[in-house]
Amino acid sequence: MNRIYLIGFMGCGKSAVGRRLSFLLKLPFYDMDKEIVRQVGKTIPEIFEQHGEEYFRQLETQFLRNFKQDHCIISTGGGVTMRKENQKIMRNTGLVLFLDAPFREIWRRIHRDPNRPIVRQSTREEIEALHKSRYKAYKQTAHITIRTEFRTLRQITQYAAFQVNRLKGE
Ligand SMILES: Nc1ncnc2c1ncn2[C@@H]1O[C@H](COP(=O)(O)OP(=O)(O)O)[C@@H](O)[C@H]1O
Ligand SMILES: O=C(O)C1=C[C@@H](OP(=O)(O)O)[C@@H](O)[C@H](O)C1
Ligand SMILES: [Mg+2]
Repeated sequence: MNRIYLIGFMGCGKSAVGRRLSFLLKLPFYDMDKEIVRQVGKTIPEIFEQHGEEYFRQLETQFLRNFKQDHCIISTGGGVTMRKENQKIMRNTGLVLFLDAPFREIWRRIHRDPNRPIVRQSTREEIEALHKSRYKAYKQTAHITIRTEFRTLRQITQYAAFQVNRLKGE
C-alpha cells in the first residue's frame, strides 16, 4: 500500500501540513484524531476524561488495523508512534515522514490549546521531558525526517511533496 503518514510530537504541524499536502498531491486526507472523534462521537478531551488514555490508545491502533484506503495522506496523533504495532503498520503500508520541530516552537503552539488533554494536565517541564522521551521513536520510525524550523507551512509542504515524488521515482 502506498500511503503517506505524518508523524511527530503535538504541535509539529502534522494536521496543518497533511491538509496542505493532500491539496498539492491531490490525495484524500485523513486526520486520525478527527476520524476517532467522528467514530466515537466524543471530543478527544471527553474520551480521555471518560475512558482514560489507554482506551484512546486502543482506538488509535484499531483505526490503523482496520483502515482500508490506499493512496492517501494520514496525519497521526503525537502518541501513535509510541506503540510497536502502530510503527510496523505504518512502515509496512506507506511512507512515513517525521516533522521535527524545536520544542520551544512546539510549546508556543500548544500550551494554550484546550483540546490536547495531555498538555492541560502537565507543566512545561513535563511536556519537554515527554518530547525528549518520544524523539527516538519518531526518528527511527520515519523514512524521512523534515526539520521545520524557519520554514513556513507552504515550504514544508512543498519539501514533503518533493521527497515523496523523489522516493516514488526510485
Ligand atoms: N511551520 C509552521 N509555521 C507556522 N505555523 C505552524 C507551522 N506548523 C504548524 N503550525 C501551526 O501550529 C498549530 C499546531 O499545528 P497542528 O498541525 O495542529 O500540529 P499537530 O497536528 O502536529 O499537533 C496550528 O495552528 C498550525 O497552523
Ligand atoms: O501526543 C499525544 O499523545 C496526543 C496528540 C494529539 O494529536 P496531535 O499530535 O495532532 O496534537 C492527540 O492525539 C491527543 O491529544 C494525544
Ligand atoms: Mg493534529
